[in-house]
Amino acid sequence: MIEIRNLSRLYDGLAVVDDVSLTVETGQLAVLVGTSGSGKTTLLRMINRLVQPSSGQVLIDGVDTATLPAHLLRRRIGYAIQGHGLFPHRSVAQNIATVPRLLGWPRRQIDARVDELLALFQLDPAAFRGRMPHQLSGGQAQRVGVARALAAKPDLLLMDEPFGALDPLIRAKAQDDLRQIQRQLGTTLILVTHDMTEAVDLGDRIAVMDGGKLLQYDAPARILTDPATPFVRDLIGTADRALRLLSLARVGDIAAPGQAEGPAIAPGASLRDALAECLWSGRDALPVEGGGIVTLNALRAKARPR
Ligand SMILES: Nc1ncnc2c1ncn2[C@@H]1O[C@H](COP(=O)(O)OP(=O)(O)OP(=O)(O)O)[C@@H](O)[C@H]1O
Repeated sequence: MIEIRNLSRLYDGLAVVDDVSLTVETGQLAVLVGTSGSGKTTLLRMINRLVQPSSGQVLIDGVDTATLPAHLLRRRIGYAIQGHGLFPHRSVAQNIATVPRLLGWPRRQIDARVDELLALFQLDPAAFRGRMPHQLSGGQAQRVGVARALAAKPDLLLMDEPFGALDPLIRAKAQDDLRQIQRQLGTTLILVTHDMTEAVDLGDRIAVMDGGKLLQYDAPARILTDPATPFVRDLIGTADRALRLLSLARVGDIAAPGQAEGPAIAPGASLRDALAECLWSGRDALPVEGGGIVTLNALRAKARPR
């Protein structure tokens, strides 16, 4: 569990992070969103002490991080940034192996971990192990950057716009992969993004920042249906909020008994996908694979705040 308590950072007397407190439970994914310059990156970097807090505390599982040497703290915390930040003169394998090597893992264990992560991110180990960063596409480099952050199996992973440079298809895939890996490993993850869709799709909790202050910290559905301030409401975008709300729930959650015509939809599909399919095929109800139906009326009811 990460507890951020009254954390502030001043530059030239001005607070760029201003008395922020929030808790991220173990295994949760928290997303920091906000306008440019609102203090997201500074907040993130105070967690691994790349930036020294001016005041306040960060506790990891109850331990005040100020009591730990910064370099040891950073070995325990994975960190991935936009543009990947790979060491240009080290191979892909050497980049991924950075922290395990610092931690003194045996050679064989490091090699196995490198190959395991490359395979996980769908980069053929035989082809990519020995490549240099300049021999990678932007998307491949970004995946290697995330693999490097995960290499030493950190309990906590910090990510600053990790998917910023990816094209939409690879981005969606990388988000899916990240969510799956994070659930599988039980990693606690704090991610900065500009993309509200990414925040709603990935976050267990969303923290909205403006001018260094934390305006709201809540589950995505609460942020969408009950924004704390007009700024939060505007940031989420009123035009898309019904669809974003639908993207949070699965067809299987609202499937009801009944019969419907046409191709069936998977129970794991989002309600947003179901709505799109209803509109596209002109149907008022869709059969659900494995039984039951989902109706346009049920979708409509789910697209509104309660
Ligand atoms: N080392 C520094 N010295 C002085 N000011 C700084 C320093 N680092 C950050 N700032 C200022 O702090 C504010 C917050 O910056 P930060 O990078 O945390 O914002 P952000 O929300 O991550 O922005 P973006 O979305 O554009 O990346 C900005 O106004 C920035 O200019």
